[in-house]
Amino acid sequence: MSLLPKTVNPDLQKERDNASIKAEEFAVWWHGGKDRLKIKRDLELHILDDLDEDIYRFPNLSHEEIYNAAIKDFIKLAKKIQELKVERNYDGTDIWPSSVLWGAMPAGNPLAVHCGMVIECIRIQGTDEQFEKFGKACQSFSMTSAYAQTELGHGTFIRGLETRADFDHHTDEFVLNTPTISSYKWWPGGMGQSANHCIVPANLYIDNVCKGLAMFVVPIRDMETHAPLPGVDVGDIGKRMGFAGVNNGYLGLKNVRIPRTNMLMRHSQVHRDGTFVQSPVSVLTYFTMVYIRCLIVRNVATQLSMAATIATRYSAVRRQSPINPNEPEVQIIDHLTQQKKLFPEMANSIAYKLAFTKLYQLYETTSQDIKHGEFSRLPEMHSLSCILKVLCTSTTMAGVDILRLACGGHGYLSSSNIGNIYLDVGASCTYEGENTVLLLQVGRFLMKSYRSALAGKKLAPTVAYLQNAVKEKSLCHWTGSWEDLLKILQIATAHKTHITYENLMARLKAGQTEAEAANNTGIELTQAAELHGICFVAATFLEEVTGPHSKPRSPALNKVLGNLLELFMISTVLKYMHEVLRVHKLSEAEIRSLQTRLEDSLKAVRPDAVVICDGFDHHDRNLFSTLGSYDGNVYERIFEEAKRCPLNKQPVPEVIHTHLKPFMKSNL
Ligand SMILES: CCCCCCCCCCCCCCCCCC(=O)SCCNC(=O)CCNC(=O)[C@H](O)C(C)(C)COP(=O)(O)OP(=O)(O)OC[C@H]1O[C@@H](n2cnc3c(N)ncnc32)[C@H](O)[C@@H]1OP(=O)(O)O
Ligand SMILES: Cc1cc2nc3c(=O)[nH]c(=O)nc-3n(C[C@H](O)[C@H](O)[C@H](O)COP(=O)(O)OP(=O)(O)OC[C@H]3O[C@@H](n4cnc5c(N)ncnc54)[C@H](O)[C@@H]3O)c2cc1C
Repeated sequence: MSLLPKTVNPDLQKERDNASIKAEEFAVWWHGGKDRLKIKRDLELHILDDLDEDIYRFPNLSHEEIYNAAIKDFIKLAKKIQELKVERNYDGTDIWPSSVLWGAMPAGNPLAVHCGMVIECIRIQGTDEQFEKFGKACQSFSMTSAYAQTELGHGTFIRGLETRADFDHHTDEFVLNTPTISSYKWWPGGMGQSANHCIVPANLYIDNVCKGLAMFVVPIRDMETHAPLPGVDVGDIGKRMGFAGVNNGYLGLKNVRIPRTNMLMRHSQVHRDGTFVQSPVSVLTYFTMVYIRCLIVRNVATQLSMAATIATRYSAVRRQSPINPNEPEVQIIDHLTQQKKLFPEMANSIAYKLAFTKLYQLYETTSQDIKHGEFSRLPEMHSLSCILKVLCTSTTMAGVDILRLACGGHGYLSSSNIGNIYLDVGASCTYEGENTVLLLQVGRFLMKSYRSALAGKKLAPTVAYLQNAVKEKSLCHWTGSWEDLLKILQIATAHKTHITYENLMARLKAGQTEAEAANNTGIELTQAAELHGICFVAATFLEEVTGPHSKPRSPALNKVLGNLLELFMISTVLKYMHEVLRVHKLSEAEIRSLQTRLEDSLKAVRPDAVVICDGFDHHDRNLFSTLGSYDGNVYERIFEEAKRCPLNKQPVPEVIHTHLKPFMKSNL
């Protein structure tokens, strides 16, 4: 019998009753309007409400059982999406990689890469005819696929990939081979057992001359029997830290033949006579990665808001330690240090979501440009998607762990679901470009931009601030306004960029090659890149709160968003104070006033913390957390989960009779 009360925990209810805004108002803003919120909720209702709760208890299953369950869950979900005929998420992005579906696939989706990446890859890299043939087959699931780029020996250094595709003039085919153990494809999601095709990036050879990387649609399993095709060695790579149901796989290819027309040929082509037509811009092959990096930003912003919701609701329900010795124990959310764990992460998730919206607009514009043969925005797009992917994943990983710690011992329970979120976010620091490597790409872009700034050339919009900062070495007058806080971060970034540039130049002057000098300047390049990302996020948040968007919002909501912005700005400037002090000598009194503002901003957010999290509008089944449910009945849920633990099914497990008792007896 369920122990769960039908009522909401009174402490949580009190928080909702006493807040300065209604959660609904925040939810409408967060989701971009009433209509969009309705689309999201209707979807969730259709997808999540009738699910069997046992699917959330996958940690109790074996690797194989989890995979079997994940496939079955995926099919249920796919059928629902097909019935609904929805293609787009509420925010206009593709439906499949969206968080609305996460609750239906708690162990991960063995066809996530198929749905979220391959279809877009075929759209970006393939011709319209190829999309008609392969893309549509993927959309209808008559073909299942994986994106098989990474190899056992190379993930980061794509130019080092060893898989080769040789053009055979006689048969009009490509012959694919992974000639060494290190060239085996390794890691692709869904490739183990789920996919019957792969997108294989490989080096294209014509008459034994390498033409660079191209992408090939390679059938790997029989369409009828699903058995591996001749020359194909495929399987699951074994248990990962997380991603339990995602079926990451390995793939070896030995003389596997595919028709010439299976090379994705939107940007570069091989004709029947073997003529090779080069892509107008070689890095277009990397554009699918740009798309996924953008989506990762949105995903981790959502995951951070989920962890913040769990920890904040729990902190409102849990009472421990009085503040004044003779008074009752307080809700732990009233301890100031607890607020310092919770609220900055809440503000970060908002900042990252806003940054995503801007990033995605740039992505859409750049995609349109590419269609019209215009590529000038690519370097900025690449750099921005890299830095936001890195900044948001790495700080979210750290933030989710802070939120886990904020839940004390119970945060460590698998049923809190924070561990699962942490492992998912942790993977995103590595996949789609390892974070340090992407920081170095951004550092390289900053060096180029700085050189242009010195030469007085026009810079791309997102680095335009470097131009002023080249001249303006410090703030003339410090008022401590939000605008000042942003300005000081920008000047600090420009300074960091400047000294990194100088150190790079000095190394070149001393005779180091460009590559050696870049390697030896790597630490500063990554630091400058991180600061650049912070500036973009801070500028976007500031614009949302103070710009024209604030006009239609109620004063109460604007106040709440202002409190969150204040917290974000102050926390950020304090975090990077060592860089700020290099460009502006803040006095002791000015630094003290920032500390006071930090404390005040925590107190200002406090009354609305629960409703802000309610406004993130996470369905209980998406959170699936004993600590974070809407009703706040935490202890009852923890208790019920413990009772469900498979070990508790029998009073004395078999192993006690077979091993422990005899051992104990032998020691009598
Ligand atoms: C169920 C889970 C749910 C989670 C949800 C996640 C989201 C939803 C999506 C669906 C589910 C997905 C699940 C996870 C999927 C993971 C899939 C993977 O990891 S797939 C595997 C992912 N693997 C990786 O991400 C590998 C990472 N490695 C790389 O990207 C590259 O090798 C490199 C960039 C590091 C270097 O490349 P290299 O060729 O050595 O280049 P150089 O350095 O010599 O620079 C030359 C010039 O090129 C320029 N440029 C470079 N890139 C771009 C670009 N994209 N554009 C434009 N330009 C670019 C660069 O700026 C430079 O310009 P310039 O200065 O000369 O003007
Ligand atoms: C959960 C998960 C899912 C994945 N899914 C897919 C998929 O669907 N398809 C696919 O193709 N791949 C997939 N991958 C692979 C993933 O894209 C790669 O692991 C990732 O790109 C990192 O490459 P790597 O493993 O070669 O790391 P490495 O590059 O070997 O990184 C190891 C260390 O070396 C450092 N390093 C490497 N190069 C440099 C450099 N130039 N400068 C400074 N430091 C450097 C890194 O910073 C890091 O600290 C997945 C990985 C994971 C974990």
